[in-house]
Amino acid sequence: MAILLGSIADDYTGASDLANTLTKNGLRTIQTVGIPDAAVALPHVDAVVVALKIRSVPVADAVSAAALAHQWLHRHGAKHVLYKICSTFDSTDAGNIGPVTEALSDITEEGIVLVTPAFPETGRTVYFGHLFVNGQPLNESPLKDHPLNPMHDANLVRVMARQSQGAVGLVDLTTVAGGPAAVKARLDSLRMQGFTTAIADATVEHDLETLGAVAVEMGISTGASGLGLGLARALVKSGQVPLHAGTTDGAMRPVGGLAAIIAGSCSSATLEQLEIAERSMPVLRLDSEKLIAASDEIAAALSWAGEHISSGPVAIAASASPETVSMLQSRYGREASGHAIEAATSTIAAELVARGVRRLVVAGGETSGAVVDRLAIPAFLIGPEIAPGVPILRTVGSAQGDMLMALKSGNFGGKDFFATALTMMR
Ligand SMILES: Nc1ncnc2c1ncn2[C@@H]1O[C@H](COP(=O)(O)OP(=O)(O)OP(=O)(O)O)[C@@H](O)[C@H]1O
Ligand SMILES: O=C(O)[C@@H](O)C(=O)CO
Repeated sequence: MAILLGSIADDYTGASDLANTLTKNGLRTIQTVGIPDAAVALPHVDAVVVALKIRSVPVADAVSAAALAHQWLHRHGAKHVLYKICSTFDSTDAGNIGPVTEALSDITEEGIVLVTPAFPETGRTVYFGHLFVNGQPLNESPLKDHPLNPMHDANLVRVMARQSQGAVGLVDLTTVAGGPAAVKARLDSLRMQGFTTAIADATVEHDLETLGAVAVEMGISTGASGLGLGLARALVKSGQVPLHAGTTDGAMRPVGGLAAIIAGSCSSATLEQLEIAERSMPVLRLDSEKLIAASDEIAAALSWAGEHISSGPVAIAASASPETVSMLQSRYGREASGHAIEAATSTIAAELVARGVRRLVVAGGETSGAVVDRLAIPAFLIGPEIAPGVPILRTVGSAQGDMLMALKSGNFGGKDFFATALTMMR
């Protein structure tokens, strides 16, 4: 299998977001969970998105996992590799966006790497290096309360500099408006001055087409789905790959079985979506303190699901308000409480699948990672889009047989996301 474009995604929902964008923009794409096992038969594709779980792990682990994924992608023909990060730049001052970008740059001897999380379709824009989320500066948006990576600085040049060894420059919007030649000249000038990464402004898709046209000529780039759009369109425009319309063949064949939602995201979008879901389906709110204390909360949730699921989809949520989350974190620690809840939600998901669930929606990046790992799913075909950034996925090579899934990034999807997703998965 020779591919043109590779991506290393720092979480699983982000990977499906990017795979959706690449598919929509003409590339046949598959999402693998980690480096694919040679035994798993993958279809012929133009792009492979390797989903890793390296957003909130120690820097050294993130760097070595990304380097191995890069090696695999390069060996399979990828001329360009996009390191897919979150469109809200989720990370801490200790990493991992800076260190992974620098490590990949060293491997490809890039000199300078273009970085932008802009994704205008979901309201993420970058202006003078500052990230806005639906018009609010990042540090005033709901991301300031993120359970794992609270974001307190909208100036990405500063954020990236705190995570990087090298100097971080800016490609501002006026330069981007000047087209690919102006961006290339700016990158050359920054490189000569010793900068090793550059945050690029982008507020509309045309800016990302410009950035994609420049990035595709380089070995690596760092960004969110917006940059993926730019790269895909550049590849199609250059004639390197014919435009493939639509989703992967066979991705939507019915799978039958029961349907469920598991939510571990505490984003304001997910909290609102759960409230709306409560009007049309049974929703169980887990007691997070009991989950952490390892009492019988999991067994109680499964028994509740058993009572309702044969009549229609059910939702089970650990999601809680920022106040509840911070209370729990101050008592048990940020990472410990997050991991304990991920372990519990993924156990519940696996038990539901063992009881016949074949259509499963998961809300939250870390939560999705825990669930997909628990189910040991090797790869996904990309189906139609439910909402910007969230496609329907069809499992490939999973022991449970084929399932339809959706992995929703915390902040994505409209108010009625859950009902829409389940209707499309029928
Ligand atoms: N009630 C709770 N109290 C404390 N932490 C919780 C609670 N419920 C869920 N969590 C944890 O909060 C974290 C939510 O992160 P997750 O990545 O799943 O969602 P998200 O951040 O909204 O999504 P994304 O990363 O896609 O934006 C997980 O580690 C989850 O286990
Ligand atoms: O880029 C985004 O916002 C998402 O794909 C994501 O990575 C959230 O986890």
